[in-house]
Amino acid sequence: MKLVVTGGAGYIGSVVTSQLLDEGHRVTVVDDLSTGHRDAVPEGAEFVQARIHECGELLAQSGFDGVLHFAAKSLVSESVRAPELYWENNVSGTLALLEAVRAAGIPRLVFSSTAATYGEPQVSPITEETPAVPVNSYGSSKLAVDAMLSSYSRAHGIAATSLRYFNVGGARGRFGERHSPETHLIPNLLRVAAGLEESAKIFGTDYDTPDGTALRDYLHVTDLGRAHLLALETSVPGTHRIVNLGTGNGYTVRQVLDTCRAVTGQPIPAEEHPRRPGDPTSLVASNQRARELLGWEPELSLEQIVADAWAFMRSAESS
Ligand SMILES: NC(=O)c1ccc[n+]([C@@H]2O[C@H](COP(=O)([O-])OP(=O)(O)OC[C@H]3O[C@@H](n4cnc5c(N)ncnc54)[C@H](O)[C@@H]3O)[C@@H](O)[C@H]2O)c1
Ligand SMILES: O=c1ccn([C@@H]2O[C@H](COP(=O)(O)OP(=O)(O)O[C@H]3O[C@H](CO)[C@H](O)[C@H](O)[C@H]3O)[C@@H](O)[C@H]2O)c(=O)[nH]1
Repeated sequence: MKLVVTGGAGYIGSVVTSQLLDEGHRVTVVDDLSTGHRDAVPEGAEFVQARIHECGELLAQSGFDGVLHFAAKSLVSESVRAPELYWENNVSGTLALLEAVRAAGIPRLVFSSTAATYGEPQVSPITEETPAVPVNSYGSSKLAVDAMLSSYSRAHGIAATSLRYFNVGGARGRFGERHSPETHLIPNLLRVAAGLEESAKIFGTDYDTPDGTALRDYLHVTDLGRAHLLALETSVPGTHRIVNLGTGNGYTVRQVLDTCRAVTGQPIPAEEHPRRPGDPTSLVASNQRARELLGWEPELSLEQIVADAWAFMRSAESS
């Protein structure tokens, strides 16, 4: 297929672009490099530096078969401080993109939604029927796009899939996570293992979990990428599907810390801090719908996620 990948200079978009190219697809990356890196765009992909707000002409010209839409702002705390950035970038930007998709007659689209749409759910595991009640503007902006996709698919026949990712980690060779600032747990723990920081921070030790720290469902980025390929292949015109992507297994922050210590062989000193505002106690996915609709199942363990993220960090440091 001939595909557009928005956000393909970012973490997940660059990994999935590399997988798409390996599968023989042709890829055009659209990215404004606001948080991405030009050198993260895989060789073999065409690169267009542009905002998603302004790619109507590009989409109209080239006879694309589908769009994978990763481009977004995704820092929860920033979205609380400056919600206007999230409505302008994630919502207005996606509306402009969808208009371009519709005008160009592009038949399918896969969107990066998030577990943050569920807010602080009282149930575990979380299914797609669990009420979506976001507790920050990042989650609200993603839920707004999910609603947009439902109405666009119904009215204009687009085959749309919202993939609700839980916690994504790991790397694929030279494609991995390079955020600044980095807020995610695994890369932050590995920065301490690599000697880039003195000690790690554990945010919250009084949660109602077996060891008091927050519970999350960690998914390898290449398992996530495979789900995107399957979502493209199985998509249905005029239908919008919402699908959780997680392993169904929850790990506490302390369990992740222990795994990072074991994989790296480093002590990784850690300090206990108060809870980070807005962090739910537990986010664990039911992936039954992904199995049924996409024929997908996760294959890689937390150990493999950490090992691949560690190998990526070591090679990025030495280059
Ligand atoms: N990393 C996770 O654990 C996680 C979890 C759930 C959902 N997601 C979603 O997955 C997607 C990718 O996340 P990531 O961690 O790779 O983020 P990232 O910041 O590494 O990548 C996002 C990319 O989009 C680009 N971008 C942002 N706004 C743009 C715009 N208006 N026009 C063009 N390009 C723009 C950035 O430059 C960047 O390259 C995001 O939509 C995010 O909300 C990520
Ligand atoms: O240095 C750190 C970083 C994180 N944490 C804790 O580790 C857990 C996981 O935190 P992450 O930042 O790695 O992931 P989140 O669950 O906060 O974020 C995930 O869900 C968010 C919405 O809830 C967004 O979708 C985001 O992109 C996605 O990675 C949280 O309890 C957090 O407080 C620490 O203890 N120390």
